[in-house]
Amino acid sequence: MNFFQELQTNYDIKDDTIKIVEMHTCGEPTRIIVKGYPTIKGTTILEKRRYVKENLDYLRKRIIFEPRGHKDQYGAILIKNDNENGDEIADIGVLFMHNEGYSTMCGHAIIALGRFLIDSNILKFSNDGKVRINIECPCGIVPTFVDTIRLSNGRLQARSDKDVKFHSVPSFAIAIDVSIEFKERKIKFDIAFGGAFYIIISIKELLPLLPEILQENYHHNKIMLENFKFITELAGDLTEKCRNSKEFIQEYIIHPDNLKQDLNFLYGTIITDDIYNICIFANREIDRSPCGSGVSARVALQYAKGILPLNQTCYYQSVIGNDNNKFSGKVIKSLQLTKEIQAVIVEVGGKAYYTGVSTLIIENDDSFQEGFLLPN
Ligand SMILES: O=C(O)[C@H]1NCC[C@@H]1O
Repeated sequence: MNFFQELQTNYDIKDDTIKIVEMHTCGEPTRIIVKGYPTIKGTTILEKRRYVKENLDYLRKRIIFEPRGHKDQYGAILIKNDNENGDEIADIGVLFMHNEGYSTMCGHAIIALGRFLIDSNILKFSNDGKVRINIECPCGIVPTFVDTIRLSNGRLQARSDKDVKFHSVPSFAIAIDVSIEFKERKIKFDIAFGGAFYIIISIKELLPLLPEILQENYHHNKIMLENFKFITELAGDLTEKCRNSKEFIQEYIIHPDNLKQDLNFLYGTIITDDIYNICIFANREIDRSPCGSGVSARVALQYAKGILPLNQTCYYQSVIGNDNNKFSGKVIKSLQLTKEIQAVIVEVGGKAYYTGVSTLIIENDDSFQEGFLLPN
């Protein structure tokens, strides 16, 4: 019996247990919730996202916060989806959650879900080989491509040795070379959208803000991971400063689609050098993966700057920084989103692995039912 079959067997301890398949994508966790959510009301995915925010946030806290989770935990809630979005029909929908709330896009979770949705047999596919799954995310439909094989018992299995790939929603540069005062210095960065809004800043802009002793450890503006705590802290401070500026948000963090105003928030900051894409998002959560939506945003930005041509693949690493920790990214299509905005579709690829199956228990007399987070 494999663990998906085990999931069907009854090992409930209490009614409000939550069942989870645990995966990681380049080290970044995704808790895929397979049982424990009541019906999520709403017609559109953005309505459903609002519904969980307003009515079911206690569940996010149980799943993400300590003692059942941790500050850097991440979750995906699958939702049956029969809505049409433009011309395309979604096979399934997903809401993403983290230590601060609900994001609008998450590439690392999509890569994990690609495998999971094949292996779990939740969706039925008649073909094998490359299977396309249309996953509806709050930012739009994300076509996801999984290499599969058909087993002798007829079941479809995702190939763990092949990258899962997805096509981003239209991604674009918002502003290049924005200059602000930060910790008594002028710094410059770019802003881009890849399903969520990011500040994208080169490590060389942050170097002068590091203690002198740490500056000596940097060579050629490359990120040295021994000191990542300092740079991630700076990234968190920068996000916070910009989020707190009404003018900044009103000027830069506006999606052109009026129906997508729920997307208008600054999700995080990405620190870059040639290969690193270090993303600090939500409440100073540190992405262990190179960040799929961040790669979409960065690739769109590089294309807008004329650094990256159509169809050229780049590879990005995360804070963990080893060779098995890469996402690929390439522009596969350029499109005019509005009169002013030239956008691109970015193909992002990476691998995800299973790490476990969990049953979370919430006892009646546990005063930590909704968990806690230690302050930053
Ligand atoms: O891969 C991504 O897009 C995500 N990883 C954590 C933060 C982002 O949502």
